[in-house]
Amino acid sequence: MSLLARLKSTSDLKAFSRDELRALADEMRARLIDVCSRTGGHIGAGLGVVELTIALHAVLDTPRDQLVWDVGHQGYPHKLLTGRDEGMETLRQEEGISGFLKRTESPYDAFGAGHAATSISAALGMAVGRDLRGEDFKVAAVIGDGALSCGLAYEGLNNAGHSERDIIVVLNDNEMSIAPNVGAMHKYLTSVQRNSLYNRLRSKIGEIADGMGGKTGVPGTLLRKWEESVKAFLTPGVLFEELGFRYFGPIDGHDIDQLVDTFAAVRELKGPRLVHVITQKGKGFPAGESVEKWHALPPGHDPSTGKQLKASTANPAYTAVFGKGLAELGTLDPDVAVITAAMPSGTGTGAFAKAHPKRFFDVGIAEGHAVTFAAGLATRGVKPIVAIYSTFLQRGYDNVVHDVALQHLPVVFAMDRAGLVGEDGETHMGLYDIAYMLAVPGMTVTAPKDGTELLALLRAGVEQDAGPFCVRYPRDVVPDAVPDLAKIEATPHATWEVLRRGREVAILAVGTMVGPSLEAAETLAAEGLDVTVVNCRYLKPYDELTLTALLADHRSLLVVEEGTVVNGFGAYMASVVERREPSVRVVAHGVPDRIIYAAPRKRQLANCGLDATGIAERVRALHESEAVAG
Ligand SMILES: Cc1ncc(C[n+]2csc(CCOP(=O)(O)OP(=O)(O)O)c2C)c(N)n1
Ligand SMILES: CC(=O)[C@@H](O)[C@H](O)COP(=O)(O)O
Ligand SMILES: [Mg+2]
Repeated sequence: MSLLARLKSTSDLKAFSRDELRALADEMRARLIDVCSRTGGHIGAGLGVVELTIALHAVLDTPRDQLVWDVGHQGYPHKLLTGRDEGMETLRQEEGISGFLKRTESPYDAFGAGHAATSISAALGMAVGRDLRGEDFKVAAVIGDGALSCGLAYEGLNNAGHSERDIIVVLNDNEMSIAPNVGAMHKYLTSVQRNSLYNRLRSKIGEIADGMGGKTGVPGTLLRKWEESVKAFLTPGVLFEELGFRYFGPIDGHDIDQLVDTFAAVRELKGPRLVHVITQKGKGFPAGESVEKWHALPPGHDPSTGKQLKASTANPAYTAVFGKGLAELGTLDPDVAVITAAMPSGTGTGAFAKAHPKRFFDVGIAEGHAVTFAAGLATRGVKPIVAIYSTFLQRGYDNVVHDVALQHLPVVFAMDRAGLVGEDGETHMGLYDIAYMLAVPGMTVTAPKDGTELLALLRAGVEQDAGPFCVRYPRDVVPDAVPDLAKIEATPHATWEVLRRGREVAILAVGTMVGPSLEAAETLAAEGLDVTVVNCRYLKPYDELTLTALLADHRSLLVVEEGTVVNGFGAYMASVVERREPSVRVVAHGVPDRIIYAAPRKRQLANCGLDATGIAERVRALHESEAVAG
C-alpha cells in the first residue's frame, strides 16, 4: 500500500518515521507530475513545497491549527495530504477540485485565495479572533518571496510584528515569482542566503562547540550568543527581528529533519515568529527545476519535458498579438514605456522587454505601485502602458482614480484576461473592469472585436494625451490574421462600427461579443428577424452620432458584454438612452450577478448566454415581448 493511501488524516503523519516522510515526499512528487500532465495546472510551486507541506502537517495539529497558504497555487501537496488525492484527477475542471484553496472545499483550507500576499493579514485576523474568543490553537501563514514584493505583505508584517500575538509566518524563498523575482527585498534575501561567510562561520562555530563538548555549559552559551550576533548581521533575521518577529533560518526546505525539528521547536514558542525556508521551485520536475515555464503547464503535456502533446492549430492569443504589437510600438515611438506587475510572460511583454530593456519595468507583485509609478512617468512626458490582468488591476483601483484620473494623466491600461478566464476560476475572473473603469471620470474605455482592432486601439491610446485610456481583451485567441502594427491606424476616437443593418432590434456588442452577435444575427435573419449589429469599440466616450441614428429607427437595444451585468455598459447605455429617447428599450445582457467558477471558457460563455445561441435567444425574447407590448 502506498504511503499516501495509508494516510487517513494528517495526524497519522506524526507516527511516520523520518524515512517514511522522505519516501512520502518522493511518492507525492511522482503523483503530482503524473496527475498534472493530464489536468495541467500550477505544478512548479507545489513541487517546491512537498517537504515543507509534509513537515507543517506533521508538526501542526491541522485542521484545528490554522494553516494559511498565500495565493494557494502551491496547495496541491496540501490537497494530497488532506483527503483529495483521488479528486486530483478533476483538478481545475468544472465542479472538480479547485486549482487554489477554498474554505468550501475542505476544512483544511483555512482561507481561500488566488491573489497574492493576503496570507499574513488573514492569519493575523485568525490569531486575534482566537484570542478574543479565548480559544487555543496555532496559526501559520506560508508566504512566497515573490509575494514579499507586494505592499500588502508588509502591512501584515507591520501589524503582526509588534502585536505579540501567537503567529507563525513561513517565508518560502525560492528566488522566483512567476518570473525570477525582482526588487530590493529579493536582493537582500538572496545576498544573505548566499553569504558564504555566514555559512563558513556557522560550521566553524559548530566545530568549536563540539570540541568544547557541545553548546551547553558556559563556553557553549557564549558561543551560542556569538552565533546569534553573527547571524543578526549576516542573515535577514535583522530585518524581521526589527519588525518584531523572532527569526529562524534560513533552513533547507527539502530537508525533512531540519524542517520538522525547527517547526516542532517554533510551534512551542509564543509571539510573532518567522521561519525562513529555502526551496527549489519545480523540484523534481524531470525537465529541470526553477524554470518559469513550469510555474503552470497546460493539460495534456509530456511529464518528462513539459511540452504540449498536441500542437495547437489555433490562431495566436490576444496576449501574443498584443506583445508583438507592443514591441513594434516601442520601436516606432521612443517615449513608450511598459510596466508589468510580476507578469512579464503572462502579459506578453517579453518581446518589448528584450527590444527596449531601458523602457521596461517589472515592479513585482505591486499593482497599486505599478499604476502610480506609471502616473509619475506620465507627468514627465513618458507614455506608460500598464500591461496587467483585469483581476489584478482591482488591487490598483484607488491609484487609477486618485493618481491617474484626477490628474488627467495619459496612462494606458492594457487589461488582459478581461472576461471569463476558464480554469483559474472565480479568483481570477476579469468581470468587473467595465463597471469599475466606466465609473472613473475622464477614463476612455475600449474593447476590440479582434487582434487588428486591439492594436488599433492601442495606437489610439498612445497617440492621445487627454487622459487615461484602457483597452480590455480576453484570455482567448484572436479571430483574425493581424498585420504588423505599422500598417494599422489608430481607431478614430469615440466611434462605433455598424456591421449589419436591420430593424427594430439593435445589438450593441462589446469586444468579444461582436463575433457571436453577428453569428446570432445570421441565425435570426434565417428566421425572418433582421437585426442590427454594432461594434461598440468605444464604451466611453460612446459614439453620439451612431447612437442617435440607432435611436431613430429601432425600438430596442440589446447590449451584450462579457462582464458583470451590474453597472456595466448595458446599465450605462440604459441611463443614457433613458435621458435621450425614453421610448427605446435597453436591455443589458452580460455575466449574471453570481460567482462564476472554474470551467472551460467556452462553457462559461455558454452558461452565461454569451454565445451565438444565447444571444439569439435573448433577441427573440426581446422581440416577442415588444410584439406583445404592441
Ligand atoms: C495580486 C496578484 N498579482 C499577481 C498574481 C500572479 N501570480 C501568481 S503566483 C505569482 C508568483 C508568486 O511568487 P511567490 O509568492 O514567490 O510564490 P512561488 O510561485 O514562487 O511559490 C504571481 C505573480 C497574483 N496571484 N496575485
Ligand atoms: C496563480 C496565478 O495567479 C497565475 O499563475 C495565474 O494562474 C496565471 O493565469 P494565466 O494562466 O491566465 O496566465
Ligand atoms: Mg517564490
